[in-house]
Amino acid sequence: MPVDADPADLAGEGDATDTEDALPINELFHSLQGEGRLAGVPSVFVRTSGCNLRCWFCDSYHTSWEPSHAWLDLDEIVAEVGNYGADHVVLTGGEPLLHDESVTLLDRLDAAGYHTTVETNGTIYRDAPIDLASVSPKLASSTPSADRVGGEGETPRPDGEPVDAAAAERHETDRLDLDALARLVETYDTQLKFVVTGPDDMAEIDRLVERVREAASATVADSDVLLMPEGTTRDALDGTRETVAELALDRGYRYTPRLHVDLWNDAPGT
Ligand SMILES: C[S@@+](CC[C@H](N)C(=O)[O-])C[C@H]1O[C@@H](n2cnc3c(N)ncnc32)[C@H](O)[C@@H]1O
Ligand SMILES: Nc1nc2[nH]cc(C(=O)O)c2c(=O)[nH]1
Ligand code: SF4
Ligand SMILES: [Mg+2]
Repeated sequence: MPVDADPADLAGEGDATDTEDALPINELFHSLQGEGRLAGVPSVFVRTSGCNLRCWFCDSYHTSWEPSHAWLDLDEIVAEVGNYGADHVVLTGGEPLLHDESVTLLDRLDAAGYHTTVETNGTIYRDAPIDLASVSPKLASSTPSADRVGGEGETPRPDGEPVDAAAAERHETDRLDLDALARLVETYDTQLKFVVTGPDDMAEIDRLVERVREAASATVADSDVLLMPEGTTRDALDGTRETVAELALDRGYRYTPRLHVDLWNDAPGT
């Protein structure tokens, strides 16, 4: 059973109030890695708040569209991670590489012997002890529009608010950074994990993989390119997973399930 630690509960344990040696944490929990080549591995998830992008489908909209968090000292985070007895830690967000302190946290986790995975949108490069860079570059189909607005319920927002045109424009401008992608691929053991909404995404994926291969001195094997069906619930995945699996088979890319959604649907802390 996944265990979750509510940041509201954790907040009372420390008095971190600024960004020095602290991170804005949205949630910290123990679960099975649900995505990518380590799917099924028991892991502690540390989810930072704040993101530079605004994907309409964001399954963690409380770190992007409607951010909430408690500031936790790195000491508190490392201690809480240790409580679960796992040897894999997944640093995610939001966008974890926005924060300088994520590097310090990764240094501390690495020194303590943990395997570290960083889930990142690939727009920011940082030098850190990262065992697996799980990079999920964002496609044109992630950009919010009048039809697809982010936040709870994804579309439309519960308050009926129209899409924030400035956020949509910023997302479209910032969603890809070839230099950052190339440096991540060159420096770290990397998987490129694309959220696929349907067959129309494939041309952009193929083109982007080629551009990364041209820009990076390291190889990107087809088996390091993962297609993940878009969907935050079992019902949604019922409508996408088979199509995406067939696209992977057809192209020779790898398919990744969303094991946590299959197991626990959209329950918090999983
Ligand atoms: C919430 S993001 C946090 C890390 C980073 N911001 C990123 O996008 O890679 C974690 C992972 O969930 C994926 N994701 C987010 N919403 C999704 C959805 N509706 N369906 C499938 N994958 C989704 C992201 O692409 C990423 O691989
Ligand atoms: N079980 C589980 N696996 C995951 N892999 C990546 C996740 C993420 O949100 O970054 C995630 C998540 O939220 N839960
Ligand atoms: S980049 Fe990641 S955290 Fe940010 S909005 Fe997109 S899926 Fe959500
Ligand atoms: Mg998730």
